[in-house]
Amino acid sequence: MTGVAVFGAKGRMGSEVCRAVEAAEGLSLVAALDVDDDLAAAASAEVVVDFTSPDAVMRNLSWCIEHGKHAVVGTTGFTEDRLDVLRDQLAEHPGVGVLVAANFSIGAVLMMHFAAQAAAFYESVEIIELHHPNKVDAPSGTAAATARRVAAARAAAALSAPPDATTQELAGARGASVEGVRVHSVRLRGLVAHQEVLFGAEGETLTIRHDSLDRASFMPGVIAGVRAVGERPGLTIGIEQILGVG
Ligand SMILES: NC(=O)C1=CN([C@@H]2O[C@H](COP(=O)(O)OP(=O)(O)OC[C@H]3O[C@@H](n4cnc5c(N)ncnc54)[C@H](OP(=O)(O)O)[C@@H]3O)[C@@H](O)[C@H]2O)C=CC1
Ligand SMILES: O=C(O)C1=N[C@H](C(=O)O)C[C@H](O)C1
Repeated sequence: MTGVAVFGAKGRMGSEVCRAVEAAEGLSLVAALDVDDDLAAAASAEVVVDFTSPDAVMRNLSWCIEHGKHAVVGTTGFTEDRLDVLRDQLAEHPGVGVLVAANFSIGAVLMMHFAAQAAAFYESVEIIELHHPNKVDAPSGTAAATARRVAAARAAAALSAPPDATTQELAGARGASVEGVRVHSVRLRGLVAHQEVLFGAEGETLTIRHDSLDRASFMPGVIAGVRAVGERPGLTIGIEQILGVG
């Protein structure tokens, strides 16, 4: 049995993860912790799953790494600087694995993969991400990750900036620029997690869309991550390799 602790256990994702861990063969939920709980209650866990908040996650991960716990992290808000901090901490604890993934749903992983493949072929690209209105971060981690991958593919194909004649703009009307890719964030009651990547060339467009209609969509990826993280010391970004995508 692999002992699993969940941080953020009372949240929308954490509560679903607790149920998924309890239902998974070979996994045992040994701690379900939320804000203000003592992390020491996770002492018997082999793997910690963190779905908390961008403000809390780095402190939680420091505790995990120092205490030799592998971690599966869905919390968003990761920058390159934050990932470098994790790499440095992990270098001092070589047996520990941390998996950080902006999105654990198979469809979102495929959407990002297909977008990276398409990126070299289109002059124009923009991303629209749409989420429930309780989400605290914008743009979403998935949109930021997609934009970075699209930007890398465009750079490799020597594409210049997408055409855009805008010279007069109400602040925010053209969205945020993530490495030169425009990202627009919609927050709407009734939504869960959705994203469109729009590509355009002369006379045609291509839209790649993914919808998470229920948080159950993230659970197979989280459980696969829990099972795999102990065999992957150091930092793993995304679940592509674990799922065999790409
Ligand atoms: N990678 C993926 O596939 C997905 C990632 N996410 C990300 O997961 C994160 C959580 O999302 P969601 O579940 O919707 O958010 P919620 O706000 O519903 O849940 C977060 C929970 O964590 C608690 N919390 C805050 N700080 C701590 C702490 N230091 N220790 C333990 N618990 C803490 C919160 O308590 P309180 O409310 O009292 O502050 C809350 O109960 C977000 O960053 C989101 O973007 C979401 C969906 C999928
Ligand atoms: O907060 C959410 O709900 C989600 N957050 C992640 C993100 O920011 O990309 C993943 C998914 O979009 C749901």
